[in-house]
Amino acid sequence: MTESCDSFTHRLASLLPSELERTELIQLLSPRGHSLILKRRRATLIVNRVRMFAFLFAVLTPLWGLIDLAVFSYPLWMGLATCRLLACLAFICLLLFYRPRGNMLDAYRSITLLFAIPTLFYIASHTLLGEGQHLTGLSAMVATGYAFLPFVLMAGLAIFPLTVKESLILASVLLLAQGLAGYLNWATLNWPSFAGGFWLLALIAGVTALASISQLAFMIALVRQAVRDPLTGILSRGSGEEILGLQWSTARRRNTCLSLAFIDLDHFKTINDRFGHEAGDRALCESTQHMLDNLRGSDSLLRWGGEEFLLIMPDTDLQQARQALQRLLSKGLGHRPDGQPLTASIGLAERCFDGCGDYHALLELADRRMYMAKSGGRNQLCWQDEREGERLFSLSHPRP
Ligand SMILES: Nc1nc2c(ncn2[C@@H]2O[C@H](COP(=O)(O)OP(=O)(O)OP(=O)(O)O)[C@@H](O)[C@H]2O)c(=O)[nH]1
Repeated sequence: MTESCDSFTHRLASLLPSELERTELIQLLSPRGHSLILKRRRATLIVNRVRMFAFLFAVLTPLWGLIDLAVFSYPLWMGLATCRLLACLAFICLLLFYRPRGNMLDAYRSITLLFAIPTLFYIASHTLLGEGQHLTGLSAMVATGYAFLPFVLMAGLAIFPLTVKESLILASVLLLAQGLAGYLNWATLNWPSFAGGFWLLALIAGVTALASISQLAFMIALVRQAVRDPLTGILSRGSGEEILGLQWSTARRRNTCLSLAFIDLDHFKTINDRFGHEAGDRALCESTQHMLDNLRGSDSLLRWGGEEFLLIMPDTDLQQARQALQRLLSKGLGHRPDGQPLTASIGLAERCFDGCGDYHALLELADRRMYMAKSGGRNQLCWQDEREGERLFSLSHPRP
């Protein structure tokens, strides 16, 4: 019984996107656990896709007006052409004035605007087509084409990398609108039954959600590969700078503290020289794991290069940062292959206390203090003391 249950779970798991690690699967459900970098990349992609969609519609909407001209009589054609012109202008505005800013709220707003334009066009065109027009033959066929718009919108959702929750919300809005139109007897499409049309829309919603979620899975995997350091698995320098920039902007906007620690392992070269590069790699991984185990969830550890790490501590003043480092170091940084403890020289800087103008200045200051800690004898922490100026503290001491 347990065996068949296990094999069922295994088969079910094999259906999930294989490019994702197990811990990442949860990110497909809701945007809540997405990292800052993933949020930023996804927001940029969504706004760019919205603009691509807007471009396509800005071209197609007026072109279809030529078909209207050929099949509808004067007043109806003119009314529809006006609707098309207004929709086309709205799409052009969206294309020209909406730029990605790396913010998810902005991305949701752009999708809403993109869907609002055809929805308004749909309502206006149906009102015109329904106003006592008795259409027959070719004109009736073309008029039926107008009723396909909700299906096009639903299928269009497939071009966005969305979570299950987001897909459900967007598809539900479209399905509700279609249901309401049917309830008000407003459906103009000549389906064998309204329920048939609704069922098709629901089917398209299912396929679209699968496409959106698969896109998101690829995106999560690609972002992970792009931002992670392959040896230690923590953030690499390029993505780290992006994170630092984001944290800096948030701290400045909210006027909160932001502490940065530049951590450089001491005498690392001797590990490679005496025990080989592989032993050096293992020591780096062990040291990284020790630091990760003792960090707060809101802090970010990244590998700046070689045996240098950056620890970004948002919402943390100098005093709290020193306590956090003390806690981190009290558990040790791992061991050298000969059993001796690994030590580090650390430079600490804080946005408000040190009065830095931008994140480059904060980084430079932490880096300079790390060098002071090195030249002051290693295994030291250097920070700015209110009264005594830049101060060194030996990390072999129990409390800075
Ligand atoms: N095994 C291994 N070694 C690395 C890696 N990246 C950098 N290193 C080594 O880290 C050492 C850094 O040497 P140095 O810059 O002289 O620094 P150090 O020996 O730690 O001396 P101090 O920083 O002055 O205490 C070099 O030997 C690099 O080859 C890596 O990914 N794996």
